[in-house]
Amino acid sequence: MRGQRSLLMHSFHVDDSEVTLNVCLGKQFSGGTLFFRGVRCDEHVHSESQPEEIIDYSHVPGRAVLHRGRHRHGARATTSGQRVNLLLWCRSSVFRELKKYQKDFSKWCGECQREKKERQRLAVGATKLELFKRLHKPTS
Ligand SMILES: O=C(O)CCC(=O)C(=O)O
Ligand SMILES: [Fe+2]
Repeated sequence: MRGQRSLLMHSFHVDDSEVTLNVCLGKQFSGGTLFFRGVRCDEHVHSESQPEEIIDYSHVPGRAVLHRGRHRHGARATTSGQRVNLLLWCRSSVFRELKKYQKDFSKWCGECQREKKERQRLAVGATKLELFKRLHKPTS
């Protein structure tokens, strides 16, 4: 049971928080690396990570990491010693109420941003092609 719980604790997830503070209290340990794989909205929570979103961080006793709750993350298994962390999941009821009316997540979701850029790239390509065709249209 303990094994199952710790497996769940460390698996890849987003937090039910706006921001999370993860403080490494120690003690002596190896392993337990935190890994981050991009910020995602509900719709894109299972989408692939882009290379620039791949961040691994070896936590240091006495230091804290502050990250968005929607930043997908996990912690690798502790391979030796004892790893003790203090987690604060900070929620904002005002933000959650406003989020219900928000349709555009593209500003903070990495996948929404990627899709938006791709749409823009295709639109620019189509416009260039159209201009090219017009310029090179045989005159009759
Ligand atoms: O073990 C850790 O440092 C991360 C734990 C975590 O992300 C969580 O409990 O939400
Ligand atoms: Fe977490």
